[in-house]
Amino acid sequence: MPSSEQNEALQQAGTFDAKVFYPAEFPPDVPTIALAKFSLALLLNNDKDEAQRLFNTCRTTGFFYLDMLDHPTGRRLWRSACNLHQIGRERFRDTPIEKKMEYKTRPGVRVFDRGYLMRSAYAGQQNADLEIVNIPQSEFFGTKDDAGAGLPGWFSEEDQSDFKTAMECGNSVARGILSVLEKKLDIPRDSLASLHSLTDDSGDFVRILRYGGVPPSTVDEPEGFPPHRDAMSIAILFNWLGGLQIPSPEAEVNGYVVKDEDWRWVKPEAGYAIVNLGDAMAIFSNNLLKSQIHRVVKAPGDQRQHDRLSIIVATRPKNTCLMMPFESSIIPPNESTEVPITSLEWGYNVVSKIRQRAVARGATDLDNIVNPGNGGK
Ligand SMILES: O=C(O)CCC(=O)C(=O)O
Ligand SMILES: [Fe+2]
Repeated sequence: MPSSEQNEALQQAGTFDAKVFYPAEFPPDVPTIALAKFSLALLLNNDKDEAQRLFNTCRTTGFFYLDMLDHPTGRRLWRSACNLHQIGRERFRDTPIEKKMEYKTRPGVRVFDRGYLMRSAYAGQQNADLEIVNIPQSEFFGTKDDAGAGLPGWFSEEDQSDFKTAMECGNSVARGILSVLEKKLDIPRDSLASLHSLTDDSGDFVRILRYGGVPPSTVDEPEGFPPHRDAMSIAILFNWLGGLQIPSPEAEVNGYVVKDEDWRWVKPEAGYAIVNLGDAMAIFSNNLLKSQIHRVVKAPGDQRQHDRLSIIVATRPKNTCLMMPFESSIIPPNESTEVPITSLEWGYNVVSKIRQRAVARGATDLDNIVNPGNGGK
């Protein structure tokens, strides 16, 4: 049974069947991480204490809950996320795989900001264990010089307004967070936020993910999403079922390796987004701000058998931005002698590395298929 908070939060978003979003309870007996909660209204109203708490969290955990229901922009974003959850569920289910596969990634130049990707749990299987669709910012905003080849036809005209609203409101929330961080980093007003304008060409995107539910008895299943850090500035994530994990504060993290017992579940909170900083923020702040590693595994307990939908609104620096630390009284001096690259080149490098790691794991074609033919390991 969905809880009263879950029912109320969903009612703010529209008329939905709460059991579809919350088909089973998050189990009380798995180790979770107590992420700090922030008020969007207080952050956007320049509340000093909220700003200080946010800065502390961004320096240590790099992940936090953000209340969507206490500000009109947050409410619009929550509503579009709930709509996209429903749209994603239906369009993934109703569209033949061949049709979905026609929506390709852009060859080599972006970090998965466009296209459909799928993975089957076992070699030769046709049904998707994980499917992802990325819709780029350039379809709706930007100069359009940069536009892709249009949205896939399996989305309707009406669906487009939810993608657009999510991008618009997500960008405004992300820029609000960046403005708070600018002050705390002692860098000029608007220096960070202006690199993330909605209308400049960038690798921003909205992503819908579906992780297939599995019968409780199934043990030999691939992980949802291997450990990674986000190649973004800010990720605004919406989850209704568990599965996302980050390391405990005491955990030892070596590259992408974290001991199994050190992962902690991030419990979804109705009406809240889960926000995290990506690698771009670590670069701009010379590692003062934390781009936290995270992974996704099958949902816990009774939630495991249900499909898990996630929505991400990703904000990235504009394509021409130079990826280097700002100078300030707070940011450690930049000792690198390398010539800084642009956000576009940085994205290209990130994609190449992801490809190399995926190929090392046995994937053969990342344009559409994440990890075929090796049981997903
Ligand atoms: O599905 C999730 O909860 C997170 C997915 C994620 O981390 C990503 O797409 O970068
Ligand atoms: Fe991520």
